[in-house]
Amino acid sequence: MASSTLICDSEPWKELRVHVEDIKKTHLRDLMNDTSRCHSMMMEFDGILLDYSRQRATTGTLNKLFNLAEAARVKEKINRMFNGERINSTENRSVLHVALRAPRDAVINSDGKNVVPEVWQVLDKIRDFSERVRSGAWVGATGKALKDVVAIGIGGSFLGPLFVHTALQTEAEAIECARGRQLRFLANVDPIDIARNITGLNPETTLVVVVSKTFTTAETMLNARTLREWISSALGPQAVAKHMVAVSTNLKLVEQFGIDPNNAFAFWDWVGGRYSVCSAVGVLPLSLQYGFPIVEKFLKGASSVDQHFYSAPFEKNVPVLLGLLSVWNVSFLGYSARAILPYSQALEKFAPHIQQVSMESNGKGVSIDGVPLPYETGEIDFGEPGTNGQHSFYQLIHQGRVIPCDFIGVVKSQQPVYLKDEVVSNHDELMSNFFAQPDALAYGKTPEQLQKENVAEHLVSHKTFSGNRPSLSILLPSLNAYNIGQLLAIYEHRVAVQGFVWGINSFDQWGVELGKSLASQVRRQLHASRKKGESVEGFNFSTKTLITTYLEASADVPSDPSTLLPKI
Ligand SMILES: O=P(O)(O)OC[C@H]1O[C@](O)(CO)[C@@H](O)[C@@H]1O
Repeated sequence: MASSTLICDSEPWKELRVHVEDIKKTHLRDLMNDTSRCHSMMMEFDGILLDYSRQRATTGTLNKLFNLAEAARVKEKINRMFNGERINSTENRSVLHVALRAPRDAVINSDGKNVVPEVWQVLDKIRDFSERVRSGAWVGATGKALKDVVAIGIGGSFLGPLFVHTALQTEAEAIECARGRQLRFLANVDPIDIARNITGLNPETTLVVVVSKTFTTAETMLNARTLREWISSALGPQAVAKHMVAVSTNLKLVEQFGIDPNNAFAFWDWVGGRYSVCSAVGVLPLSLQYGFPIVEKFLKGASSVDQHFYSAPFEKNVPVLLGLLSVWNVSFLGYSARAILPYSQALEKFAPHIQQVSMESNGKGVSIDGVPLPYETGEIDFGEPGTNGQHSFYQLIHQGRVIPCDFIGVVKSQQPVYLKDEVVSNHDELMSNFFAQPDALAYGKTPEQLQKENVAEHLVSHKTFSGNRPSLSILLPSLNAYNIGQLLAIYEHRVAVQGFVWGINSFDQWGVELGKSLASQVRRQLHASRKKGESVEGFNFSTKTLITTYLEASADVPSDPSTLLPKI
């Protein structure tokens, strides 16, 4: 075990703890009255406007947070990441998702070797393959063009690509490029997800992309075997070569599965699963659906933020500011959750993606050196698009617990609607809420205001809003592939900054392993009980009772069934 120096022992951390008492004496209502403070808490980068004036922070707080970043050696850690050092020390890997979207002529080294040429080799292969599929030059086993794609993958091999696909689906240029094509995602091992995904699809015109970094993930591999069966039972086993391709770092297992290695798209162990959307994991399915040029714009948006993150001073660095403010909210103000609230239905899958990026990265209990932490890391991320969320969980955010909110708005709607006799356009209606909610949270409503409005005395406390609830606003110029890439990279780097300050390894995920291995024990038991009638052994009373009840109640499942695929 290496050094046990923790950031909470540093002077800047202690100063921030003391500073909390100063902030407690202020109310956002008053802080918002200070125009020069608000002015200094807004910045613009590459068309994106960031307003963090509704954070419970002053310029003094920011300075103290910059001192904290210095004590945590955040700049040095960013440099080590971009330099390809093995900062994911528990897996002995570098963390180079920035190389996935670097321009062709960039130089980014891992172990002394520039990785950018191999990144572009795979991108070129994707461009070529996706163009052949889209043009009908690559056809299925019966000679028909492959117009539908099912991408099988879970976690990082699913959530990011789904977010980008959902965001592009209603964008004008993307719609044109995707005409006549469908992209679906099969993630859950629940056979219902299989049924939903193959419904209405014809194996003859479907291409299956198996996406798995390890090519061992239980859910993905069972789903892959199931769709292999779906294809071969309809078209014969030889059809698999034409209808299944793979994305993985483990090309040996891809071949063993029966997919032609020529139809495998590689990535590298220096790409973490949840940071892999810019690798073939996302680029292949998205290029099949929208064409490579659109996906290239997405990569360029992410790359623009990468360069900003690497080079901008911390005072003007969007991911750094966001990361430090999140640390302030979690570690000093004690707010353990964060709501991600995009005012765009196209971003409906953004919160679920960031949930994995953030919670799998920063939900840790020990420092990068293995020292148990006396403070909590990570936060509980959740969210829904506005205005839907307003009619669901905002009650709690306004009058219950304090949950810092990220409001994400878009200037130009992907799908504008105007009605002649309406007061505002439909997008203006949406955006009215985007602008109003942060002020409702910040200012609240006092009993005095309610009394002036002649609110009945017995309702005053119910209708009072304490306010002083922090949020930040991000305004994007539009929501095209480029902006989507920017947004992704901002959040990825923000999470890294938080982890760098907390002194943890944000790039491993040992916490997912225990459940997986216990599931293997249960799987063995289910097999033994169903096939050989063995009784349930080796579990505690509760689990044994649950499994036994399940087995008894489903005893009609044949012990040696013939293949059964969903009929829907
Ligand atoms: O791409 P793979 O190897 O199938 O892994 C899928 C996901 O499983 C995890 O390892 C754990 O949930 C994620 O980190 C990863 O994104």
